[in-house]
Amino acid sequence: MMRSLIGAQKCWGLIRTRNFMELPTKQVPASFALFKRHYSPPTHIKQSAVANESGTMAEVKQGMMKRLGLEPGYNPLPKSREQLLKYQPKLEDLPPRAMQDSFTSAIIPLSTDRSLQDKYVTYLGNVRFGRLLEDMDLFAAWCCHKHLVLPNLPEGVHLPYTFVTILVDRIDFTNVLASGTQDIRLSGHVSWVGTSSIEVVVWLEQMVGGRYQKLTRALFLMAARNANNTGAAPVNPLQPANEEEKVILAGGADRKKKRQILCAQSIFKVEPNDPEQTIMYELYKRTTPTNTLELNKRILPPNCRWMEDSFQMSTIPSFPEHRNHHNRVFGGFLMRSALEISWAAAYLYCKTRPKLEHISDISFEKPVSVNSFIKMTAYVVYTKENYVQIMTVADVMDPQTGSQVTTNTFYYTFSSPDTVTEVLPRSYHETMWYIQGRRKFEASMGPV
Ligand SMILES: CCCCCCCCCCCCCCCC(=O)SCCNC(=O)CCNC(=O)[C@H](O)C(C)(C)COP(=O)(O)OP(=O)(O)OC[C@H]1O[C@@H](n2cnc3c(N)ncnc32)[C@H](O)[C@@H]1OP(=O)(O)O
Repeated sequence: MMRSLIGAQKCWGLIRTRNFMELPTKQVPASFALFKRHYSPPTHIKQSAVANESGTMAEVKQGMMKRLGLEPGYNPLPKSREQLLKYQPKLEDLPPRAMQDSFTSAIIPLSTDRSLQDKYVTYLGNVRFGRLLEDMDLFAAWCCHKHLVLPNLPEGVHLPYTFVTILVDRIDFTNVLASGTQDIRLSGHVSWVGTSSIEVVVWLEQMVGGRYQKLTRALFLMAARNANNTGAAPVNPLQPANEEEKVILAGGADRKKKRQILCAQSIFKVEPNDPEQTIMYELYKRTTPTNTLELNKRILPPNCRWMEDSFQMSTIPSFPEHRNHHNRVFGGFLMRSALEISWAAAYLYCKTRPKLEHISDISFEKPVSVNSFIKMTAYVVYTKENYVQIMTVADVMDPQTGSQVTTNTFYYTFSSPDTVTEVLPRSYHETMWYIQGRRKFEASMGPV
C-alpha cells in the first residue's frame, strides 16, 4: 500500500511520510506518546512564554558564557575552574523547581540577519538541519542553566557546574519544509531530573504565514558535572505543578529504563532473534549461486547493490570553533557532521535529493578532544521501498599511532521520491549491520 501511494505521488509535496505526529497514540510507547501529544508546551507553561524569552541564540551563548565565567578567545589550556569546586552544593541544599522555571525560548533571526542566513541555508533555500542540531544541543544546556538555582552561591561567583550531553532520543520531522531565510524559534524546558542527569524537551518552530509551525521535537538527556568536569554534580529536584506535569515527570523514569533496554538489546551485544535469523538465511540464499558450491562465491541479484560499495567517508579535523569550555568537541558539531555526510551518502546512493525523516537515539559515551581527527563513515545498511537507513560511525584517530576509537554511532532515515536500489550484505559482519539498520528503521517508522 505504501509503495502504490509513493508511485502515485512522486512529488515531494504529496509524499506522506509516517512520523510521530501521525502515528496513533497506541503505537508509540506511553511515555513518548505523551510528548507526542504535548509537543507544544503544557498550557500553563506556554502562557508564561513571553516573560521567559531569552533573545537570540547568540545571546543565549553569551548568557551561558557569562554565568560560567568564560571569556571569548581561544586558549589551548582552558582557564582552571578548580577554585569553583568548593561552591558545589549538596543535593539537600537545592530547592525544588517547577517545569515552568526552566521554560524558555530563543530565536535564530534568519529573516533579518543576512550573514547568519549564509550559515543556515541550503542550495535550494531550505534550512540546514545539521545547524539546528547544534543549536538544539546548546539550547538544551541553557534550559539546564535555567533549572539550576543555588541559594548558597555567593554573589559574583560563577556557576560551579558544567553540562554535557549524554544522549539525544529519536528525533522526527514534520512535513513543514523549513526555510533558511525565516526566523526559527527554539523552546524547551526540563521534563525530568535524576540526581545529576536532566532530561530536556526542545521544540523547533518556524514562522510560516504569520504563525509558528512545528518543525521537530527532541529529548536531550544532559549530565550535570562539577566545575572542572571530573565528577557528577547534583541538580535541583523537579516538583510537578499540576497533574499534567506529574505524568510527564513519572514518564521520565520510564524513558530512562527504556533507553537502557534499547542499549542492552543492540545487535553488537546480543545475537539476532528468530525472525532475524530467518531474514539472514534468506539473504544467504538470495546471494549464493545455485550452480556451484565454491566457497565465498556470491551473486548480486538484479536492482541490488553490495553494502561494501555503498558508503562515504570523510576525515574531519576539529577546530576550537567547535569546543566547549573544556576544549572538548560539542555534541551538536558531531551530530551536524554525521548528518551532513549521511545526507551525502543517501543522495549519492539514491541519485535524487533525499529528505531526512528520523534521527535515531544518539549517545555520547566518550568525550572528543578538540584537536582530534574525526573519521566519519556513512554506510547504507538497509533499504525499504523509498527509504534508506544510514549508519554513520564516528572514529577518533590518533595521528601518531594511526589507532582509532569509535566514539559515536548515528542512525539516520532518509526518504527518496523513488523506490531505491536494494542494499545487500555480503559478509556476516555486514549482515549484522543490516539487521541493526533494519531494527533502527522499524523502530523509527513505528509498527506497520
Ligand atoms: C571559552 C570557550 C567558549 C566556547 C563556547 C562555550 C559555550 C558555553 C556553553 C557550553 C554548553 C555546552 C552544551 C553542549 C554540551 C555538549 O555537547 S558536551 C559534548 C558531548 N558529550 C560528551 O562529550 C559526553 C561524553 N560522555 C561522558 O563524558 C560520560 O559518559 C558522562 C556523560 C559524563 C557519564 O559518565 P559516567 O561515568 O557514566 O557518569 P556517572 O557519574 O556514572 O553518571 C552520571 C549520570 O548520568 C547518567 N547516565 C550516564 N550514562 C547514561 C546513559 N547512557 N543513559 C542514561 N543515563 C546515563 C547516570 O545514570 C547518572 O545519572 P543520575 O543518577 O546522577 O541522575
